[in-house]
Order: sequence, then C-alpha cells, then structure tokens
Amino acid sequence: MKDSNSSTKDSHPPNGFARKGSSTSTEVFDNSCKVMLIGDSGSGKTCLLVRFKDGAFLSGSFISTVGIDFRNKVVDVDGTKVKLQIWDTAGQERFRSITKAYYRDANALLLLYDVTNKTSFDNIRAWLAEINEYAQEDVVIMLLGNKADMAAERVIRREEGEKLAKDHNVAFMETSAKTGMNVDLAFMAVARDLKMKKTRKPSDPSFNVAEYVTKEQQTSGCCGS
Ligand SMILES: Nc1nc2c(ncn2[C@@H]2O[C@H](COP(=O)(O)OP(=O)(O)OP(=O)(O)O)[C@@H](O)[C@H]2O)c(=O)[nH]1
Ligand SMILES: [Mg+2]
Repeated sequence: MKDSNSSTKDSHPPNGFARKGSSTSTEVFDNSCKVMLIGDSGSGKTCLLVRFKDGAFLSGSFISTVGIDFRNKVVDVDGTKVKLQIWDTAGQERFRSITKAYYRDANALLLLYDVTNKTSFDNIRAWLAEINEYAQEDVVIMLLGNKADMAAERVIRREEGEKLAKDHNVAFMETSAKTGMNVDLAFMAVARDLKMKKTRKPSDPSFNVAEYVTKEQQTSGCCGS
C-alpha cells in the first residue's frame, strides 16, 4: 500500500530503476546511463561535453583528449532525474584500442563529424562499422554534424548528414559547441530515450528519438555570416 506521507521508504520497481520515496513530486533515480562521445579527432567532442556540462566554449588552442575522460550530469526528464555518465573518448587512431573496450557498456553514442572537415564525415561509415561490431544491439545512436556556426568554412551540407543518418537509421542533428545550438537537445534526447526504454509499459506508445529531435531541433540558431 502506498504511504503518501512517508518520505523515507525506498521502492524498487521491476524496471530496474531504484526509486527513492520522496515527499516532493521529483523522483530520484540512481540508475546512470552511459553516453559515449565518438568521432574523429578535432570534431568537437570535448567542446560539446564542456558546453553541455558547464555552458562554456573552449576556444583557442586545441587540446586533444588522451585516452578517455568522463563527466556526470543529472538531468530532468519530465520530473524524473536521469544521471548521464558521459565518456569523452580520444578520436586519435592511436587510442582506438582503449576506446573500443568501452563500447559494450554504452547505452547511447553521440557520433560526431565536423561540417568543415570532409574526412571526418567520410569516416562516419567506418565509425558505424565499429559500433556494429562492438556496441550493444539496442544502443541509441545520434549522428551530430558539429561546428554548424562555421558557415564560411562548411564543406558538408546539412542534407548530406541527414541522408547518411537516414541510410543508417540513426537520429541526426547539426550542433555547435560554440553557440550552444542543439547541444542540450542532443543530450536530453538520449536521456529521454533511455528513460523511456527503462520505464515504458508494453501498452505505452513507443518513443522514436529520430522523430523527437527532428521535431525539437533549431535549424537557424547559429550565427551564419
Ligand atoms: N567554431 C567552432 N569550433 C569548435 C566547435 N567545437 C569544437 N571546436 C574547435 O575545434 C577544436 C577541436 O575541439 P575538441 O572538442 O577538442 O575536439 P575533440 O573531438 O575532442 O578531439 P580529440 O580529443 O582529439 O578526439 C578546438 O579548437 C575547438 O575550439 C564548434 O562547434 N564551433
Ligand atoms: Mg577531445
């Protein structure tokens, strides 16, 4: 029986989330979702994470990530707290054997290319092949065309990113760690998808992350020029 006055009891629903009873309407989930950032070196993985976590942009000299780094952020999805454990991997080839070992634990992958760098876009197919080989089958994948603020240097059109994502049946957005465009949305969409997967009852409508971001994203939030 539910005791609405109790604020101390913990309950453990069958969905795997441990729900701490609370007198507030906010449910606290101690489940953490692992989100991994992957893509070529220089595509902006670390900057995207810093923008999401601290709301800042790391301009100036580029400090390439060594190995792997992680940061946590708790987000609110419709009153539910979801803890994202975000793994920032090194894009450089020489660290690939280290980062491969983390794929199987990832619940979601944000796969980045740089819209001003054709090689980083061409390499997406190889990244997707690596994902197929090492990641869980039900991993949430989102393709992100980053540096969308760099209009003059752009070499990959938005439509090309959209087509590649469609061909591989993954969600897609363009982002900018510099302006913040779509950065929160990218992380919030995966948090929402992961929360839905864990809490959805068979009778609930299914959640499609690709449709969700298509509906929610900003397409003109960058500075252009
Ligand atoms: N204009 C612009 N510059 C960006 C953006 N994101 C990253 N950069 C710049 O791109 C360079 C590389 O960014 P990082 O985030 O360090 O790249 P990374 O993917 O983490 O690279 P590795 O750690 O080597 O894998 C830095 O000089 C950033 O300032 C963006 O959205 N817009
Ligand atoms: Mg980095």
